[in-house]
Amino acid sequence: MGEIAISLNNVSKCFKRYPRPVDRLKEILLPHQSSADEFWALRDINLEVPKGQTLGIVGRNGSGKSTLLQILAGTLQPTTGQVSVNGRISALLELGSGFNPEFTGRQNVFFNGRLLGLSHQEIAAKFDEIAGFADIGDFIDQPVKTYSSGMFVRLAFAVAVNVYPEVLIVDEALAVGDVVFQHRCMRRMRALMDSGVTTLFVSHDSGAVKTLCNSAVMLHEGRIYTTGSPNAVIIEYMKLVTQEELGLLNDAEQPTLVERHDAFDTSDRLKGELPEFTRSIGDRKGNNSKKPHRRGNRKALIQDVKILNSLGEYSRDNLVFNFNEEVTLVVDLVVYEPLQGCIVGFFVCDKNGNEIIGSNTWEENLQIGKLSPGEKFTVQFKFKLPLRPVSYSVTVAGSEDYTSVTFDWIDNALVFQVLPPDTGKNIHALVDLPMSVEVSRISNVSAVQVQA
Ligand SMILES: Nc1ncnc2c1ncn2[C@@H]1O[C@H](COP(=O)(O)OP(=O)(O)OP(=O)(O)O)[C@@H](O)[C@H]1O
Repeated sequence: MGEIAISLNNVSKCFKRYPRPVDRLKEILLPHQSSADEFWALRDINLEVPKGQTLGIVGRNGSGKSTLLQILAGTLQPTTGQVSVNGRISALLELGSGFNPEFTGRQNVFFNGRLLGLSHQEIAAKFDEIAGFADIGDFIDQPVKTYSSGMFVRLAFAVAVNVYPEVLIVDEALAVGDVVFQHRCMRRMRALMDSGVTTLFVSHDSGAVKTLCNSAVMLHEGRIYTTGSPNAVIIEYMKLVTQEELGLLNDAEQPTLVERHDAFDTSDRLKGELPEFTRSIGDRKGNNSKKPHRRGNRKALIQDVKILNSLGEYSRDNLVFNFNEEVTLVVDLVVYEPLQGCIVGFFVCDKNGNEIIGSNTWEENLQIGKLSPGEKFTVQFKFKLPLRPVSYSVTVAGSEDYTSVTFDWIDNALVFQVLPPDTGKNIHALVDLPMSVEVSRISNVSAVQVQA
């Protein structure tokens, strides 16, 4: 492992919670009669982020993400443990934190830049770039208290990413602002990451975590729940979210759900972990060793998933397709509880978990309708694979409708490989769509020379 930029050693943070605001005052006057409760927002966090890496932090509301970032940014002190950050930190935490509402945008840029350790000349040299990035027009010379929340975040982000940070800490800020600005932020963050800035990125947007981060950590109730590749961590996160929604995490506290299920189904289907999805997902070279992950409320289950080639053949041990081959994804399902409706869908994902192709029966205007226990049905999706020649995984899922919990969701149900095009064309992007190209030569060399 290379040089470590951020290291946390047994970091814990305890907040005091007072029943009433006046109790906080009472404690100051009568320190021995405190009525505060202790609340541990973080417990024993051990983490090392190598220089130049981007770490994504995910977790449910209240899991301790912001507390962790504030400790790293130095705006909160840990109760116990050691924090070490190697390099100049630029933190984009709460909206406009670090801004003085009475100052203009311009004054705040200088104020913030100085706080971040830049000289007046360095900020002046960067000012036009910052103002251009924020793109808030004449508002740059208005007090920031008159700004909309979108303007606030534009300026805050512009400062944070343009002050040569060595460590960048970003909390959800990209969620604010218009689409154009979000794209600009993403591009800038990528450029910073490419230039070797160590980044910590908190987000509820699993796509952004998968796209931007080298690794991820999931916090749960103040502790590290899991760490690993962004995709693996997001899968665990989604699994936990679903389990919590179903109340399966703590059956003892959810007797009605368990009793209700046991009342009409005694099979193993509803007990403990979902059954392993046993479809082979390995190719002969053993490249496809990704384990399937499964979650859902089990009202219906996916029984089998296959991909047929353009000839309608299925080879479970050799899922290799030609570039742009038309394939058929076949999903077999069985219903266990009455369903008022049913949507079945899929994603084809790259190795980072980015969704490249995907659709579902609803979006394709196919109404499955009501289903009864015991019914079995098959959904087939036919589509082409104009994809870069690498390996892909398939996620399949079904739910009663868009708002309900999925009844079954299987990540990595299958893994397949796409071959390079026969034509020898290099595929430079993720997808290669049909296109036509035209070149119009406006003038020839001699005409240009004559004009010159
Ligand atoms: N100053 C404080 N005093 C008391 N409790 C606090 C304080 N700050 C945070 N907490 C509590 O610590 C826990 C973790 O909060 P934190 O804001 O770090 O969570 P989070 O994961 O960032 O949540 P979210 O996704 O909602 O932003 C929460 O239960 C929160 O109520």
